[in-house]
Amino acid sequence: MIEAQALTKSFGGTDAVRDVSFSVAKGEVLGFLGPNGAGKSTTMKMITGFLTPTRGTARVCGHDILTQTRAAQRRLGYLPEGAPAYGDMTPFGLLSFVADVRGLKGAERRKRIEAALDAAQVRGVVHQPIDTLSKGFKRRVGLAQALLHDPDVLILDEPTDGLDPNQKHDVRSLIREMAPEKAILISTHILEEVEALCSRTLVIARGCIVADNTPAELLRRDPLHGAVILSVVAAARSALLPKLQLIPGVLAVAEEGETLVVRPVPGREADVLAGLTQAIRAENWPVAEIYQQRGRLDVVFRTLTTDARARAA
Ligand SMILES: Nc1ncnc2c1ncn2[C@@H]1O[C@H](COP(=O)(O)OP(=O)(O)OP(=O)(O)O)[C@@H](O)[C@H]1O
Repeated sequence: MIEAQALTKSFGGTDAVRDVSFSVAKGEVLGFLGPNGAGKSTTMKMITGFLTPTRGTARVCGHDILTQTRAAQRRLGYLPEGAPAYGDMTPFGLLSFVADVRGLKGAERRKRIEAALDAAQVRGVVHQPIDTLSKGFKRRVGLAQALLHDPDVLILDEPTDGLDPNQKHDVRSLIREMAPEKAILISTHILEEVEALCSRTLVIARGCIVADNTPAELLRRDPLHGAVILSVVAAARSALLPKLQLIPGVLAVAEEGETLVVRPVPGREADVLAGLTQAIRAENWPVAEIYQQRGRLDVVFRTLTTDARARAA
C-alpha cells in the first residue's frame, strides 16, 4: 500500500535522502528509526506529496504521488512533524475545515468528525482554541486530523512525541487497533515503541537505509543476544568458570562484576539455557539469579547508525 521507489532528496547539492526504497503492506506497522537529521521526515514528506523528490517516486495504494497526487492523497492520512495546526481554530473547527477539504458531506461528515474526536480522545477540549492546548492535546488534534477520512494509509511523524506515558499508551493502543486494516508508517525516537508497536523496522542513517528487519531480527544483531547472565557469589565464581565452558553450545564465558556472562554459539541460545539450568539443579551451583538477554535495541541502533557515520566520514 506504500511503495517508496529510490526516493532521493537533495538540498543545496547535498543528499538528505538517498535511494530509499521500501514497501509497506496492509496490516503492517513500519517503524522508521534514525538519529536526528537522518532523513525520516524528508522521506515522509516525499511519500505524502508535500515535497517533490529530486529523484525517485512513491506510490500510495497504487497511485503515483507525482503524477496521480490527488488520488494518492485521498488514500492517506498524514500527521506532520510537530503536528502543525491553525492555532486560532478549535479542534472541532479544524476537523470541520479538514472534512470540507476532504469533501466529506452530510451524515458521513458528522460521523467521521465524531469518530476522529473519540479515537484521538480530544472530546474534553473540543471548543478550546488550539493555541491554548497543551503539547499533548495539540498532537492528539493532529492525529484526529490524520484519521478523519479513515484512510487506508497512515504516515505519522513522531505520533507520541510530547505525550505523557498514559497518552503514549493510548495512542499506541489506537495504532495497534487500526493496524489490521491499514498500512502504517511511523517515525519515532522511542526504541521501546518499536518493540511495542512495529511489525518491521527501517533504520535510516545519513539518508540511507541501513536495516530493514523485524524488531526481533534487529535484537539478534546485539552481540549479547541470547547471552545467559548468572549472579554467583564471588567465592564460587572462579570454580564455575571452567565448568560453564563445557556446557554444549557455549561460545565464551566472561566474568563481569558480580556476574558470569555465558555467550552461546549463534542458533544455540535455547540449548545453552537448558544445559545451564539442568547443571545448576543437578550440581546445586550457588546461583542467585539467572536470566537470558534478548538483546538491546539501543545497542543495535548505535552500532548501525554510528557504523554508517564512520563509513560516510
Ligand atoms: N528544507 C530544507 N532545506 C535544507 N535542508 C533541509 C530541509 N529539510 C531538511 N533538511 C535537512 O535534511 C536532513 C534530513 O532532515 P529530516 O528532517 O528529514 O531528518 P529527521 O530524520 O526527520 O530528523 P529528526 O529526527 O531530527 O526529526 C537534515 O540534515 C536537515 O537539516
